[in-house]
Amino acid sequence: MENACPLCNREYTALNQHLRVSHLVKNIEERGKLVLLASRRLNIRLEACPVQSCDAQKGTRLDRHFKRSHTELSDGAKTQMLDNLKRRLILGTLGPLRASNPSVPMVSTLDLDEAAGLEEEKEVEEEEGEEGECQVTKLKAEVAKLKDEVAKLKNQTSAEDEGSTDIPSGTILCPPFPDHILTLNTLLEEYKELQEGPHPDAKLRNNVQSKLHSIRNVLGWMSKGQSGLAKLKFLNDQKRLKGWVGYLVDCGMARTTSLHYLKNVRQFLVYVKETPPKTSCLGQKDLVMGDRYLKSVIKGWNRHVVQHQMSVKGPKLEHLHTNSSLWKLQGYVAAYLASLYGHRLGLFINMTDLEVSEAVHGDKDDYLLKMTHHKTNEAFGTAKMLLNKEEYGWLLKLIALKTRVWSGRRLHLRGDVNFITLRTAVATFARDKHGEDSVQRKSMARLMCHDTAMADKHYTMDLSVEQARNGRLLFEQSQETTNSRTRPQTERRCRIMLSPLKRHSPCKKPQHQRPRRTEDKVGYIKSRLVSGQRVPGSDLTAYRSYCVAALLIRHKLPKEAVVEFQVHDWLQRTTGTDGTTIRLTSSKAAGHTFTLSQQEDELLECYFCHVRAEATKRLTSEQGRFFVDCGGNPLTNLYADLQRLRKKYLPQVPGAAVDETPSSSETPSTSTGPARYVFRRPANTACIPGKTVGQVFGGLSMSLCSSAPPRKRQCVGAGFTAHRPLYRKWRNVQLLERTSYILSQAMGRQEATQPTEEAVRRALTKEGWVTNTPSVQDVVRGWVAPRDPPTCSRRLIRSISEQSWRGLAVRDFGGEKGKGVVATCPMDKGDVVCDYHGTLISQAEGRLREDSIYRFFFQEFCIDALSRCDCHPEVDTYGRFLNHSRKRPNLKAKRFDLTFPDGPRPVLVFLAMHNIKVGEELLWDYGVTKTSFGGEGKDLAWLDM
Ligand SMILES: C[S@@+](CC[C@H](N)C(=O)[O-])C[C@H]1O[C@@H](n2cnc3c(N)ncnc32)[C@H](O)[C@@H]1O
Repeated sequence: MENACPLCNREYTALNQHLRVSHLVKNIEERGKLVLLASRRLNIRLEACPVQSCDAQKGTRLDRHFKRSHTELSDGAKTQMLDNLKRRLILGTLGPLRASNPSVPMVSTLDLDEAAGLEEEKEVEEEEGEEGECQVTKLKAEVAKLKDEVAKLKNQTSAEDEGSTDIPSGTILCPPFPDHILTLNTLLEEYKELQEGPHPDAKLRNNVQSKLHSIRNVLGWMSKGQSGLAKLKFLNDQKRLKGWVGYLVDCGMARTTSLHYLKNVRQFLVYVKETPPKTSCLGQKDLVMGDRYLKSVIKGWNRHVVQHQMSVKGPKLEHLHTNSSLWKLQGYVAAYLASLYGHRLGLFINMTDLEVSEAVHGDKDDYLLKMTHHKTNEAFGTAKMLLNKEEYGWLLKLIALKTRVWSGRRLHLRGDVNFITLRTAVATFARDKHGEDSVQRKSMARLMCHDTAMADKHYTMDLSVEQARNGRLLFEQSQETTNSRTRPQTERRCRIMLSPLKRHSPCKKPQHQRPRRTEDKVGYIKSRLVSGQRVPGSDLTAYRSYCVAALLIRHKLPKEAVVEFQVHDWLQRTTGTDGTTIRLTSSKAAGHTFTLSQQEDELLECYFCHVRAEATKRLTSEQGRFFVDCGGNPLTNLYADLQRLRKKYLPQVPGAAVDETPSSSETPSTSTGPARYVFRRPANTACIPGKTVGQVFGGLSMSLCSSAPPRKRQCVGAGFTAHRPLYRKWRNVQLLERTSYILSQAMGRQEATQPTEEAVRRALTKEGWVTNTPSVQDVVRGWVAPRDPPTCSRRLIRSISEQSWRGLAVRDFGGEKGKGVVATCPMDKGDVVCDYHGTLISQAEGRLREDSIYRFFFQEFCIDALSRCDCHPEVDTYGRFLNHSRKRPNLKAKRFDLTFPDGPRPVLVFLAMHNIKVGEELLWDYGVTKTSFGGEGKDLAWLDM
């Protein structure tokens, strides 16, 4: 053994340290000799030949002499003899050292032991007489070999004492754990404490010992021949780690045990990574590769282990039905049957074995079960269920197992699904499929006893097998097109419970290898949105991108048409038998018509009510466009949107890609959406979690107004991976900064008055910016009148002046009602919705304009909105389109006296009376009744509605 400790025979790279720490050899000279003894690096060239019969004298280059002269000896024997010679010589120097009585006492007694050994040998020699020298040498070699083996065995025993008991036979031992390294010992001790927790029982202690054993093994393996072990750098050696995994395989260790080893080691590596000791020089990234490697090996081996378990446990499981598995089986069978017929829980509780065994066997190999004991109808007759052969078989098997293991009647359904939900689900599916008042629906309600008023009739009817079969058919039809998962899942579970082997089906691909389709992902996002759960921003964007892609690719709309798609067009869609038809009306997209399937309609409706509504909640510049970005601005760059979608959802066929131009090759294969993509985790895009762009810029310490955009190197340094996105963000922020800076320069000290265009232009020229410069108009528009007098509301004034009301769209209801206004984003009670905009005239003047139905009288004033106002000649203001409701108004008008730049004037503002949902029509009470309207007695019915 190379570098094996001469005292304990274990191998150490830092032997000197080991001798000092473990064997307390404090005498430096002694330690030096022991290290020399281990390394055998002693010059023996000039020594006499150790072969007794040889007459070669000292000084004859022993090495050459040995090579040339002693051909009778094998190479092994020669090495052994030279080793022994070295050993004898070194031990010979220990005697004089001991005799000198050193101030630091000696610890080792090797020289004394050796002397005693020689005595014994002499005696043996004397006894044996004249046996040949070679024989003696051979025996010596044998003795040394045996000693080595004993040391090895000792090593093994001590390791076993410390650690696991499950080392498989035939295991090749790992190099010993370097227990002289204090850091490693402390680390393991800490890890042990953590694993054991505050109150470890004997079993846990045993388990932890087992874990530590595998960790010690791997540490021994990894640290072999390395120096500076306290720095833990040796843990970063991937090659060795792989070697260790290979070693586990080579030494014939069972896969399950090896897997156990790997998991323990991986857990430990994660622990070291997260809480490295002080002396550690490992970086955070250093262990990642090793961890990944182990993870992949574990994943690969898991499959084998499952197969192994299948082969071993599968046959056993067939007969091994525990109490809990029976509870579950009964639960699943009952849930399955309930999802078929929607019967009440009580029916399943009271169902008896006799009823099952007495089921009527139909001519189509089905079985009609008649249940007598249930809540409502004991007096009237039995409830029915028609089961096919397999389903009936489950019940029989359940009875057979039940009698063996367990007897009881209660069911075991866990989680959210209960009988009420199942029953409701069945009833709802039936209603959706067959229609509210259809004959089928009523017949099903009878069968499932959904309406107790019908129950009496139903039970007295005493259905035949044929009638029950027809009934069941209706149930199954009602569930065909639904996306309910309840029944198939319970059905699957019933099968799984009855055939344990299927539970570990090896052909099933692991989760990470199964492709996730975009449809699944989008469906998932949709379900979360509809149920009001939180959805991350990136998912909202992906959802929008998917909708855009649906129109671009599936409906082959040109880009401009999608960009110009208006909320108004969406609200005006018509629904027919072949789907929902949308006609685009905006100038660039006029003439485009497309028809959406029901699913697509739902997809876009969900986008409109949730994604768009959320985005437009904050900003007001949506311009009535249907597709807006997450900031509420009209979506213009569809290419970027598709790029984003492409990034997130790779094409399923390698090499294929989504192009912004629709092409026939990208036509989707299903009718549910656009081309199929596989979901992929987004790459590290240009954003730093938890940091705003401003914070990042702060990190780059730049003066935004005057500085150039950050260079790519700086972006990367700040944590961004891509250059362009940061560049764009940077420029947007800079533009805002510049706008407000120029505004402040142009206004000077007169904050109360709007700066003139001339002043803004001067300030801009002074700065001399070449690119990313705000326009004069933008700067002027950025000015907001200060709050003086205090009744002024800056925002309100701005909204009225610019008519920039958010979340509103005009919809044509047709007929007498004509146009109206609907909410396109949710509004809260008290929100300002819009103003009644028009020409402010006096009450008297208003009365003269009798031909106008757009007059709003309040106090001494009247606002006439018959024609477009002078201040907004190009805008159809919302207020004038608001319709009337006396019974269900959701807006109320309120007068405000505001000070506009051109002077004070009263305005009428509509406030939300309660929370308003997306798509709801906005109505206010005109304050007139059927008889009072206009005093003309027109008898208008809608006035009282
Ligand atoms: C201020 S305008 C409202 C906008 C109008 N719907 C349009 O298309 O221009 C008032 C007129 O709308 C119609 N209107 C308002 N509320 C209505 C309602 N609930 N049902 C039917 N028509 C209504 C009446 O013709 C009324 O004279």
